[in-house]
Amino acid sequence: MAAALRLAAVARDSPAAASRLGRERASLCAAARPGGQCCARSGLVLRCQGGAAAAAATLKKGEAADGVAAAAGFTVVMKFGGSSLASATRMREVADLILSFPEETPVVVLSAMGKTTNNLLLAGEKAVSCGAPKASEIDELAVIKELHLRTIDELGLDSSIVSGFLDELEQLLKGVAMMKELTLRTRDYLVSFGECMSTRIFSAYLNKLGKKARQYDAFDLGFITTDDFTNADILEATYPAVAKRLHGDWIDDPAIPIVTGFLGKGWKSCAVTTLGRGGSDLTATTIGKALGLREIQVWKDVDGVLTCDPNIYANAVPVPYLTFDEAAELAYFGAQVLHPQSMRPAREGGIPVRVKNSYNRHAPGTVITKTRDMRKSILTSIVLKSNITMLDIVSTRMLGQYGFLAKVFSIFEDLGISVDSVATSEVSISLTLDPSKLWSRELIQQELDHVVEELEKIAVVHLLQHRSIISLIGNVQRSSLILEKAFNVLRRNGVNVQMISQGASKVNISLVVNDSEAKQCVQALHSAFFENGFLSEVEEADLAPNGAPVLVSSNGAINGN
Ligand SMILES: Nc1ncnc2c1ncn2[C@@H]1O[C@H](COP(=O)(O)OP(=O)(O)O)[C@@H](O)[C@H]1O
Ligand SMILES: N[C@@H](CC(=O)OP(=O)(O)O)C(=O)O
Repeated sequence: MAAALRLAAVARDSPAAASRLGRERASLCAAARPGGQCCARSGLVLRCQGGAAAAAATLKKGEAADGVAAAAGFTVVMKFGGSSLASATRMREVADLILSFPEETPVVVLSAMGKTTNNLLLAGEKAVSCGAPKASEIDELAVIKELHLRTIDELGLDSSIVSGFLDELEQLLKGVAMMKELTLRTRDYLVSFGECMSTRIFSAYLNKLGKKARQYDAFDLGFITTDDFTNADILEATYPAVAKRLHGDWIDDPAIPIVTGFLGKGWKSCAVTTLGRGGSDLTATTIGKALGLREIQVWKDVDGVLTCDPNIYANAVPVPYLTFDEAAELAYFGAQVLHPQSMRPAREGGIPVRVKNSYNRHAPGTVITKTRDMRKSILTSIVLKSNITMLDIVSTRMLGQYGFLAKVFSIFEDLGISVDSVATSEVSISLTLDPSKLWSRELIQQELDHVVEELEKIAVVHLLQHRSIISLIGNVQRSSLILEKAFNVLRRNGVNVQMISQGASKVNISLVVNDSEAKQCVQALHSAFFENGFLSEVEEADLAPNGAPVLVSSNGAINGN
């Protein structure tokens, strides 16, 4: 245990040192984990036996990961989200889909069934104020029970697979009701029931079909995270720990791993953590990197990443190819389809991510890789993030230019508030604030008032709420063309842009407009860029007279070929 915690501590501060220490500890840890079981679920805290972090690692990063995948025969990760697992029928279809790839040996990552995570959160919120005697009667608890028991029944499985969880869930809600509080730590424990149940049901079903499967809770498998409940970060020690465990179990007794998405274990608290909403995508890419797999597949309810959110505009169409940078930017700026951090492990491991539709398995989907041919690329996707707050901060010139910028950003750092987009001049800064502070909680009025109060010590501040960021994800080497077209569209629609920011990422131009105009802007921009032959017209115009493509070099210079 001491070894575990020491390694976890080092892992946070210095992943490289942790990896070194992990190798030194390998034999010790192996001895400390009888039966290879590193942790057991025990109420809110997971007991550490030898420590998942410590266990980390006999294996050298990268090279070992490849060896592990090859030895164990794993080829792909297949992640299925809640929308793919909404009912017994859907579970059958997902099982059928997995079995339709007999040439693959997948690691399967699952989210909670359908809307279970939302229902668990709502049940928790209600429990805070309903009083202990009423906790058993919370509607969402009934919905969760009914869904899971019906699914078990329809799949012909034994209700004991989930009955213990459902009883414990009810007890937990009673506990919340008695305490009249729902801490972030308890919230994470509460929502973990969703993934814990879906994976157990699915694993039992595959076994019933004669396909040997083994269920894993990510917090027992080696997912070590920071203790930032509701929005934890995965620590480096996770990779070798996960690889070692999956590899070892496969060698002992081959079975398809069915892993809970979204969950981890806090390195200090040893409690269940979650990776932020939609975090199962990150679980999948982490496993992909840990095992050095050929491909990471994330199966959704749409035909891939689309040119815009289909809920905003039904004419959205799939984007066939994206780079990791484009996908990360798209996710960060609000496209719900991918978790904002999920591209990092895939990029680091150089593993392609394929976004596919579990309802339409033959659609090609979107392939996300490190690089792609950008010669013809102009605009890839339009993303909308609504309800953001914008601040206009004009220096009172009490500080010099450098001092001013530094002071402004140190205020945000001290208050733990993340900034999305920034535009600066010598004495003024316009910036937008992430309303959900990276998914975890709403930025409340009190916090905003506090920011303004601090900033007013050095500047005149205007707080502008109910704004939206429209992000144009594309080839910023063609920014003049994109902006010319975009501003034409916006002018025709009578929309004034209140801030514009072209990030160093080279894939994103952000425009801030009023919330009330935002959806209409996205629709108009989508029509202009994607539906009127504009992109193909530009492509044709870009062809040199002899028909050879014009090459755009990395510094943006255009060379005829
Ligand atoms: N640009 C986009 N491309 C595809 N889907 C998007 C986009 N923006 C938002 N979405 C939404 O994301 C949903 C898929 O993501 P998500 O619900 O997290 O899937 P899952 O639960 O299966 O992992 C789609 O149903 C769609 O409504
Ligand atoms: N169940 C979690 C984690 C997740 O990734 O879900 P999904 O894959 O359905 O977006 C959530 O709803 O946030």
